[in-house]
Amino acid sequence: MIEAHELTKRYGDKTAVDHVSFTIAPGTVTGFLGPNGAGKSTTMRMIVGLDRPTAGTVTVNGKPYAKHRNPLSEVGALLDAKAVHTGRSARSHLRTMAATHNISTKRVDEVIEMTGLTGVAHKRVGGFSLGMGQRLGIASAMLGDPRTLILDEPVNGLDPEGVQWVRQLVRLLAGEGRTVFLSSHLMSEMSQTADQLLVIGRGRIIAAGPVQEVIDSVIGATVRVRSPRLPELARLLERDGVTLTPADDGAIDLHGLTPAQVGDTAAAHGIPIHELSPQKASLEDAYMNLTQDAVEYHSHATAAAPVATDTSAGTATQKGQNR
Ligand SMILES: Nc1ncnc2c1ncn2[C@@H]1O[C@H](COP(=O)(O)OP(=O)(O)OP(=O)(O)O)[C@@H](O)[C@H]1O
Repeated sequence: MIEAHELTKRYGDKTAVDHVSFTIAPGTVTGFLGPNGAGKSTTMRMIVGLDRPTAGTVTVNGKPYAKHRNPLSEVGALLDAKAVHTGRSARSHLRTMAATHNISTKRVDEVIEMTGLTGVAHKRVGGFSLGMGQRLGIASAMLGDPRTLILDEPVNGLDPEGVQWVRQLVRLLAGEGRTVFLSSHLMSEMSQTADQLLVIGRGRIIAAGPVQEVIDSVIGATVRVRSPRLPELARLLERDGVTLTPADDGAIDLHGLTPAQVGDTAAAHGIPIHELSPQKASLEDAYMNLTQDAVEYHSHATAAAPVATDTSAGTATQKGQNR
């Protein structure tokens, strides 16, 4: 369990993390999302005592990280996979870590095996690919068999097999009742891996909760409707907060209404319905909507964000409620 209360970090004039409060529960995978520079790494670094909060507190399993007698068995962290002595072999690096924390060499072999590093454990870390470095970082995080894992961009540089392995590993660890807190910029990956989300923008929490609830709260309910009397039905459903988008083959997508609301209105007016299907928005759609005001570093790419612009009216209201 990780509990932050009014956690704040300032670097000079820059407020990297701004009065952030949250609880990351055991037995779940919680995804930490946010644009570049939003404050994810700083938050994670404060959790493991690498950065000192300017104000506020954060505890892991009830105590500040530094107060734990065996911190590696409480919290395992992958924060900077490159922060390893590059002249050493992977095994030597892990053995040194184990020796200074009273961890057996048997455990070193276990984590090497678990992370698929057996074939390269004798090689110099300096020659490792990004993906191998990530695996070593995860092995280091797992060394103390910790109850809580904090992984900053764990799938960065991994091949598809590696990405899938991380997903299965973190699901397994959460299934054992551990707390898993991980950041990623890969939305599709996050939506498959995380149960809960914490979204940060410009140092503040802008959404938190179960993945589907966060998506629904941002995008709102959307229903696809097909009917031979569609214009008449659309007129009956017109109201504040409801927007309409043309869909395939003459159907329309209604944003801001549930299937029951549409079906009941149609039935009350004897309007035949040929399709009435709830539409699921993706996490990427929700994320782009949520963070559009919180992105500090805009690119000037011509490709449009994959967000239906017609949903923006409904989204703005919902987003306000999340703040
Ligand atoms: N040591 C530091 N000194 C000064 N400013 C810092 C320092 N560390 C972070 N910052 C600033 O704090 C803000 C938050 O940075 P942080 O690295 O936590 O963001 P992030 O969400 O992890 O970003 P990314 O997704 O790009 O890794 C940024 O504006 C960053 O420039």
